[in-house]
Amino acid sequence: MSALPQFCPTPRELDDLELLATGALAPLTSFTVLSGGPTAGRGASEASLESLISLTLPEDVHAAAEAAGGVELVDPEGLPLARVVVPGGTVEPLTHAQYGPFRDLYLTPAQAREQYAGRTWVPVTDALTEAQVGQVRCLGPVVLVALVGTGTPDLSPVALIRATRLVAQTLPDAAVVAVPLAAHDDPQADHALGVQVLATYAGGDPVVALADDPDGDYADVVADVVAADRPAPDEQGLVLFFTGLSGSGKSTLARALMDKILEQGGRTITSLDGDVVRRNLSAGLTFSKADRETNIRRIGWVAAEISRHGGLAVVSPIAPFDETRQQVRAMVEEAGGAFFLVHVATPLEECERRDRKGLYAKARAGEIPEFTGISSPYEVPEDADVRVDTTGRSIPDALDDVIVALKDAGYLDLPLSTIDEATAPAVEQRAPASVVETPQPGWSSSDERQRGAGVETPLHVLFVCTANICRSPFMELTARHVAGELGAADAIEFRSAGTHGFTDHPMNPEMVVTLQPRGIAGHEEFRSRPLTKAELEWADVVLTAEADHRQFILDDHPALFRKVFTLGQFVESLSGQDDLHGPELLTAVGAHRTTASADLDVADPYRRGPEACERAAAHIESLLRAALAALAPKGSA
Ligand SMILES: Nc1ncnc2c1ncn2[C@@H]1O[C@H](COP(=O)(O)OS(=O)(=O)O)[C@@H](OP(=O)(O)O)[C@H]1O
Ligand SMILES: Nc1ncnc2c1ncn2[C@@H]1O[C@H](COP(=O)(O)OP(=O)(O)O)[C@@H](O)[C@H]1O
Repeated sequence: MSALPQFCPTPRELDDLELLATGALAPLTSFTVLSGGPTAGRGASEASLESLISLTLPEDVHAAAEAAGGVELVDPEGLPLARVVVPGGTVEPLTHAQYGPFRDLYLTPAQAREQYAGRTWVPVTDALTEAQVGQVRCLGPVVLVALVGTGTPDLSPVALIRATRLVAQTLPDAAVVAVPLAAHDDPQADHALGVQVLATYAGGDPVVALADDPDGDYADVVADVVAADRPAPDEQGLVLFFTGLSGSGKSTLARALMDKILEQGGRTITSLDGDVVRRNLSAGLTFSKADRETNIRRIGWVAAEISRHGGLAVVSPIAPFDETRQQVRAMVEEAGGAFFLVHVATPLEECERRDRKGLYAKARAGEIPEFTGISSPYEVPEDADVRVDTTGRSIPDALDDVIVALKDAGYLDLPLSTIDEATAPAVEQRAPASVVETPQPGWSSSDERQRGAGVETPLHVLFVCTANICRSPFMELTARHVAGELGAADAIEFRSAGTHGFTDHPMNPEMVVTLQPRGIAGHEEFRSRPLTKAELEWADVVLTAEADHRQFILDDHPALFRKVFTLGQFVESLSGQDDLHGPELLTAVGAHRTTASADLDVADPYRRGPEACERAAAHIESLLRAALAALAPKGSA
C-alpha cells in the first residue's frame, strides 16, 4: 500500500483502534469500515460486536481508501497510529500512543496477564463507594480494571484512574489497569462487549462485577477527587453562547452581561464577539455556509478550551446553523464545561428596522449576497436555555431574562439589572430629606421616620407579586379601600410592584371584575411597575403573594429579611402583638415572624378563570383586613 489517505478518527474510534491493536477485542481484529457522515452506520438495537466496532470515513476519504487499498489513521496531532485495509477493515498497528496521564497503566491483555495472572478482575466505571471497597476487600488479590474509554466512565478518565488508585492503596493487594473501552450508544451491546474484554484480560481468572451503590458514600480522599471532577455549576467552566440575527442585540446583551460579571468579580471572562472574531481568528472567511461553519467551530474550539480550565467565555456570533451549534455544545461538554445557549429572538422586521449598520438595506438591494435572514437561512434553536426578544424592551429588562435563567440553572448569581438601574433615580424618588435622612434597609429607617411631638409619617406598605397586574394591584387597591374604612387613609401608604413586572400594563380585566362588587375603585389609573431597589427602600414592610416572591427579593437583599413577608406569613406573625401598631408592630413582627411556608401563599389566579380570581380576591381581602386592623393606629376607625 502506498500514498494512503490519512484520517483522524473520532475519540470513540481511537479507543476502539487501541483495543483492536492490543488484542483486547480478540478474536475481533478489524473495523467494520463505513462510508458517509456521522449518522452512517448500524441500527443500534441489533448490533453485532463486529458492527459495533465501526470506522466511518467521509465519502471522499472512503473512495480514496478504496482506490489505495487502505487508510492511515492518525491521532489528532497527526501521528500515524495504524493502517486499516479497505475493504476488510483489518488493522495493522504502526505505533501506540506514548503519552497521556497514567499511560503506564494502559496494559495490553498480554502485559496484564503477565503481571497479574491468578487474581480476581473487577471492572470499575465510577469511583468506588465505601461499601464497594468492602466488597473488594473480601476478594483477595484483585486487579481493578478502570474502564476509561469515551462515554463509559461516570467520571473523567483521569479522575476515574486517580480515584481507583487511591482505593487500591487502601487495599492489601490491589493493582490498577486502565482499558479504553468506549461506549457505542447501545447499552446491551456495550455490556456484552465489556464482558468479552474483561474475559480476555482475566484469561480464565474470576471476573467479579460489584453491586451498584448509587447512594453510597465515598472515602474522604475519593470524595475529594469526585468533587473536583464534578464541580458545582457555579464553579464549572461556562460558555455563554448568544445566537440570533444581525442586529438582534447579541453583542449589546453579551457586553452588558459581561459588565455585570466583571462588576461582581471573582471570574475571568473571554469575549468572542462575532464581528471581532471575523477581524482576527476568522479573518478571510466568507459568509458561505462552509465558512460560517468553520467560523463557529473555531469559536467553539477556543471557548471549549477556556471552559476546560473553569473559565467563562461569552460568544456572540450569528451561528445560523443548528448542527454547528450542536457541535460547539458537544466540544464544550467534552471539555467538562457547561454550554448555555441564549437565543436573541428579536424578529427580522425589528432587526431590519434597527439596521444599525445599514447592512439590511444593502442586502435587500442585492449588494450583500447570502445575508442571514434575507438570502441565507437562520435555523431557530430548539434547545435554547433562554429566548429573549428585545423588541420594545430596555436593555436591562431584556438582560434580566438572561440573568434569571442563569441563576435558575445555577451557573451565575448576578443582581438583576432593573433593580440596579433604579438605584440612581431612587435617590430623587425617596421621601423628602426632612423626613428620611438616610434610609437603611431593615427597620432603622422607619424608626427614624417617627418624628417628635407625636407626629408620625405614614407607614409605607409595598405589595409584590410576579407581574403586578393581578394579585398585587388588587392588594394595593383593596388595602387603600380598607384603610379608608378604618379611618387610616392618611396613616398608611400603599404601592405595588412585580418581581418580573412590565412597566405600564393595566390591571388584568378578570381581576378587575372582583373589585366591582367590593366597591373598590382606582383600577383605571393603575399601571404595573417592575420591582426596583427604590421601591424596596421606600417600603417599611413588603408583603408578597407567595414565598417565592419573598425569596426572590431576599436573594438579592438578604438584609431585608425582617421587613419582607408573605401576606399570609405576616398575618400569622401578628398573633400575640395586640398592643402594638405601626412601626412598633412591624419591629415586633419582624423579630417574631413565623415561617413563610408555601401553604400560606395566595395562589396565582392569572389565566385560571373568574372563579380562581374571586378565590384569590377573597383570600387577599380577609388577610388584608386582619393585617390593616393591626397596622392602623389604634382608635382610628
Ligand atoms: N452575509 C452576511 N450575513 C450575515 N452577517 C453579515 C454578512 N456580511 C457581513 N455580516 C456582518 O457579519 C456579522 C456576522 O458575523 P458572524 O461571524 O457572527 O456570522 S456567522 O455566525 O458566521 O454566520 C454581522 O454582525 P452582527 O450584526 O454582530 O451579527 C454582520 O455585521
Ligand atoms: N432590549 C434591547 N436589547 C439589546 N439591544 C437593543 C435593545 N433595544 C434596542 N437595542 C439595540 O439594538 C441594536 C442591537 O445591536 P447589536 O447588539 O450589535 O446586535 P447583534 O450583535 O445581534 O448584531 C443596538 O443598537 C441596541 O442598542
